[in-house]
Amino acid sequence: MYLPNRRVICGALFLLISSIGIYWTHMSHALNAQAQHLLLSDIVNAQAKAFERRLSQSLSATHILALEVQQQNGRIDDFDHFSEEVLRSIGGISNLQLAPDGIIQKIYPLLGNEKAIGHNILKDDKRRQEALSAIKEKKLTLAGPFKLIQGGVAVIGRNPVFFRDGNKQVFWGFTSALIYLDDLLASTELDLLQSKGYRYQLTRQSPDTSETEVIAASREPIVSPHRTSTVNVPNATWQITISHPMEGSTWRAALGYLTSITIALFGSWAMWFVLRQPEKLQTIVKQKTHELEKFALYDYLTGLANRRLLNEHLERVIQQTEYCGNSAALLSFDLDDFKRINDSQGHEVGDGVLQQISHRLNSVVNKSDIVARIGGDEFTVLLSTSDSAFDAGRIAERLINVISEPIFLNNKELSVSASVGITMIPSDGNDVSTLLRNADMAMYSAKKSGKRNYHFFNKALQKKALYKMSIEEGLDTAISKKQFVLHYQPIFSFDSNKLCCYEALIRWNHPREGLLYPERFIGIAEESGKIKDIGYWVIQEVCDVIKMHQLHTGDSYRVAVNLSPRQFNDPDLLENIRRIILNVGIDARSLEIEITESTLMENVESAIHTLHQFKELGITVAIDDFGTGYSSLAMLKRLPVDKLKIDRSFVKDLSSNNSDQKIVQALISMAHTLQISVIAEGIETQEQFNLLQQYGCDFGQGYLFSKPVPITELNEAMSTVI
Ligand SMILES: Nc1nc2c(ncn2[C@@H]2O[C@@H]3COP(=O)(O)O[C@H]4[C@@H](O)[C@H](n5cnc6c(=O)[nH]c(N)nc65)O[C@@H]4COP(=O)(O)O[C@H]3[C@H]2O)c(=O)[nH]1
Repeated sequence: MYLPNRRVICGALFLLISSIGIYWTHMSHALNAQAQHLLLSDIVNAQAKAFERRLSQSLSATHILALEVQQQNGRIDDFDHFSEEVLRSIGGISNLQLAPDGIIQKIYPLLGNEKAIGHNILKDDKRRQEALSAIKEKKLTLAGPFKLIQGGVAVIGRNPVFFRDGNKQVFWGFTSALIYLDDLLASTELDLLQSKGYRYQLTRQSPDTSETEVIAASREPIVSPHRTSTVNVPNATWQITISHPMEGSTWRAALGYLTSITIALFGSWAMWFVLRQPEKLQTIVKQKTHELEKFALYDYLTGLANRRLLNEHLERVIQQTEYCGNSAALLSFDLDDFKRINDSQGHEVGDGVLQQISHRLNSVVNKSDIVARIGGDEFTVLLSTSDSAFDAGRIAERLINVISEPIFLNNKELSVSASVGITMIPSDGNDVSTLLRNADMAMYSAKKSGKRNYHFFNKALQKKALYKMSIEEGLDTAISKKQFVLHYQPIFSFDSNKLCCYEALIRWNHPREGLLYPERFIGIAEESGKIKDIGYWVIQEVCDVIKMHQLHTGDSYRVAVNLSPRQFNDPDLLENIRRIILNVGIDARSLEIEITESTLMENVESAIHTLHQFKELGITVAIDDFGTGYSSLAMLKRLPVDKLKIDRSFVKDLSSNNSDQKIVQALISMAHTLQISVIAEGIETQEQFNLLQQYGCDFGQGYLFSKPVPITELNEAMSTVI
């Protein structure tokens, strides 16, 4: 759906609101003005009518006078009395005059008007024009306003009187009524209106100049809006104009326009704000998506690519090599001593090491190459173009070198190393999982041949790996299919000159391979974690055998079992063994466990703790393969063990090798000092036996006494023992 741009919407809203506001302001202003005009029209018409009424009433006196003059043939004998009567019945007239031939001869009341007697109107420049016009038109004419000789401003209504002389009309003179302007104006409400703020102006067109003359006006001048009305006066046109300033109307209109624009601005701003919310949300969503993508594709600790991103690039590089015919390389490695650093220095230091190493790795490769962290201390480098295995090897060397450089953290100098496995693309494989597996295989091969090494993947490794895979698969069902068996090898006591106990050694009746010895599958079981189940199966089996032996013979022999490193580190180990012993119902002292020296050295403190618990349970503890794990005498002192087994390698050449003799002698005396018994394993010859007896060795184990045999052959084996 098309959504107009935010600016367009807000702009349109602004225009709409401001237009409505401006239109409304304009309309209310116009309506106000219209109402004002109507009011002014009403007022001005009313005033004009009042003025006209008053004037016409007053001027009717001239007609009465004229009639009287005509009836009395040009004479009014009792002018004063007659005029007094007229003035009383018709108000608003100042005086009445008779002016035969245009010369004023009679005035009532005379008092105060004496100066006007004898005045010839037809010879007065200011009045002649109107007077002549009245005679000419034979109509009552309103003259003035004039400043009167006797004082004041007045208008005069002059009614020309004619007598019939045959067919002719003969002008007799004028009957006039003088009306003071003030009296006329008093008949209107103009003064009252002025007091209410109205302004007015009474004008007429001058008969002489045709110009507009102002007859009367308010103190303040006329302004807009104003309305004018015509006042019909005899033989002339007067006009009244009235105005009333519309105070504040301009300001009100301006305020209205301003308010409209302000509201429009506010409204469009509010709309802008509202419309921005989804945009803001979108931005946040984009940002978070970007962060999530980063999380999904990059390692949070080192900022290197993670497994997912590596896989994506690897797929692209595979396609590219297929398309362009070039080659690439995948290098895999982990840090040889990282676990030791993590355990001894803490995880923060471990993290610091990973960060520094990551930084260094980036400096070795090109920008187009990918360095990825795909596990705790596992790294992979994808060289997107590598012309030859030689080039890849050179990069591997440089990687090994930068990793081996000392690391300074927390005022400590640390060092790690790496062995690198390399697989070439596409010659070694053209899919992601194969290539990753190849590189891993090559890495393990490199590790085996010593630290700081690199190996290329080859077909032999692949064969080995395939074999490993098939063994691993077989291990899954070996227990349930009862394919494991235990062989027992007797242990000879030099003290009692008798066999005293046995070591249980596992074998696998493999359906295709036949009887497999531990060295073929124990390592693989250890790597895959399946060793734990196998280990508990062995303990259960041994405990059952001890129990059966007890039941049959009444004797209780001790049997030793091997514990793998992974099983030894199982947090449930003690609990599981205790449960098996209790369930089977044997004496814990009948069970002996053998742990290799190197397993104990992995985490000495935890090992000491576990061994103490074994001792508390009553289980005998022996250190296996002693002499190969570099444990010091001081360390041995701290380990709560009962026995140590001198590794077969020291026994093998004992008769001929002087230094082995010295080592074995030293080991035996050292162990005895610590009240630890010694077993020598791999005794095959009488010479070895004699020497060990001579050195004071406590126990012996080897083909000289018996090979490991199935339980069914045990009695026979024992009977052949010397
Ligand atoms: N050449 C020679 N060899 C002798 C002689 N006397 C004994 N041996 C062999 O030496 C090995 C002694 O066991 P180990 O050192 O614990 O070494 C064991 C032990 O580490 C491991 N292993 C065996 N059974 C188990 C098991 O049930 N669990 C675990 N975790 N490891 C086991 O496999 C290793 C190898 O076991 P095996 O092949 O049975 O090999 C056995 C035994 O057959 C001798 O006079 N000459």
